Amino acid sequence: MTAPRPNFDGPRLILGSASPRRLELLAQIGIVPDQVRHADIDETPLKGEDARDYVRRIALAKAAAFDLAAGDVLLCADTTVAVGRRILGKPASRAEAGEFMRLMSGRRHRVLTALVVRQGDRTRERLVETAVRMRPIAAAELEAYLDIGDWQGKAGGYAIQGAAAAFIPWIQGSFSSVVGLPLSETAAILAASGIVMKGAPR
Ligand SMILES: Cc1cn([C@H]2C[C@H](O)[C@@H](COP(=O)(O)OP(=O)(O)OP(=O)(O)O)O2)c(=O)[nH]c1=O
Repeated sequence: MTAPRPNFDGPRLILGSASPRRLELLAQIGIVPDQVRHADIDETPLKGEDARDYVRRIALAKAAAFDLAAGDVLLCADTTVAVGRRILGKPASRAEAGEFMRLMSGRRHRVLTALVVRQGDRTRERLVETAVRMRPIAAAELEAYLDIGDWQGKAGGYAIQGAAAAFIPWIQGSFSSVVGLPLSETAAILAASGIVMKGAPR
């Protein structure tokens, strides 16, 4: 039985993500997945891999890791940070998070989110790029920030939706994409798969 859906119509939706942010962001636009599943995949970048190719490859790998029932729609995403040509994934330690933050301090970086929606044999993709500027961060405030622990599980080792917002005077692009799911593009790609918010044009 499908649970009542106050805000949207369409086939069963499976969110293939362990990220609590992605679930909350979907809820923000009134979409509650029928199921939340999680795939563990190797997120190591290939040698010399371009950040856009990387984030797409990882989102596609997440989407390929699930068996789907006929008609079901699967939504997966991957978010990564790129500073110049360097890809910053989720830091493995506080020390690595500090290294990432020092790299981003006083300069611009890009946050890339790849969206993949799978339905039967059909796969739809979007790539959303947002530019983020961090002001210079002093050594003592960086230590205080790392103490909060927000770096854990976050690409680049920071969360714009948390205290790191104090370091970010400017972004160009999609705020929700930086948090893990670009909502406008997500609504559009889901609509193309038949999951439509009530009242939205078809
Ligand atoms: C840059 C940034 C990233 N993030 C988060 C979004 C993603 O959850 C995470 C990047 O890791 P991802 O590998 O994209 O996602 P995940 O491991 O959390 O979940 P799953 O693979 O199961 O879908 O970083 C923030 O919450 N705030 C930010 O400002």
